[in-house]
Amino acid sequence: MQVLVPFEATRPKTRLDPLLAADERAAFARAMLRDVLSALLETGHDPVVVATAPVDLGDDVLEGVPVTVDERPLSTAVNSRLGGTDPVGILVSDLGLVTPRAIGSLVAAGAEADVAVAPGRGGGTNGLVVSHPEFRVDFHGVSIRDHLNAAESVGADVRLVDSMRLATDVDEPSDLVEVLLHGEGEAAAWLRAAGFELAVGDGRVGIDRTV
Ligand SMILES: Nc1nc2c(ncn2[C@@H]2O[C@H](COP(=O)(O)OP(=O)(O)OP(=O)(O)O)[C@@H](O)[C@H]2O)c(=O)[nH]1
Ligand SMILES: C[C@H](OP(=O)(O)O)C(=O)O
Repeated sequence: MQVLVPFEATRPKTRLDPLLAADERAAFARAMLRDVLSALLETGHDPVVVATAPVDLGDDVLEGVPVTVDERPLSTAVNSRLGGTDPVGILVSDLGLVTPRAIGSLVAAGAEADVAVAPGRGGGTNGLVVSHPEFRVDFHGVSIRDHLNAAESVGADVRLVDSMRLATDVDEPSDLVEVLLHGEGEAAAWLRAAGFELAVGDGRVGIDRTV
């Protein structure tokens, strides 16, 4: 199955600004993208990066992953690639905890319903598998609610995917704690190499930067 991976390549992860400089945000966003693409390849699916600008994925196993540049807004770019006869997956690129097993739960749900949806924390949508020809995405804001309404409006049945790893997209500095705790890929390694570590106290675990 083709899986679209949208990627904001121009000014990624601006909500991490207090913690990461612009070049660091770009490097970290790329590390998360590489984790998502590696996990998709490991599950045997066909990722296509839909980016706002050209992206250098590196010269390893990811070298062959197609990158198509589409400067239109996120939902417009994705929707222009829906409506065909085959199921299409969509997976956001900022899943710092992603694993092949987590992706498998989304794909399995997509085999059981017209639309499978992986909610993100805070009301977002982090993954979909769309088999209904009339369903269209509507990202940003409380998109999980918008997507459930959109499915109902076209008569598509829905399967929600309950996955910590798919629900954890990295938007805010506090999300980095989850990557350090549960991440298994390049994104977690990037944070550690950049000097980030857990700050363990009486309350919830925080994050510190040693360098
Ligand atoms: N192709 C495309 N992808 C986008 C666009 N905006 C966001 N994305 C991607 O969609 C997913 C979720 O978007 P955000 O969490 O808002 O990512 P972001 O824009 O880098 O983060 P912020 O700057 O903090 O809003 C990520 O995979 C982004 O890379 C866009 O306009 N076009
Ligand atoms: C993709 C988008 O991400 P957000 O802009 O909410 O972080 C969404 O979840 O609808």
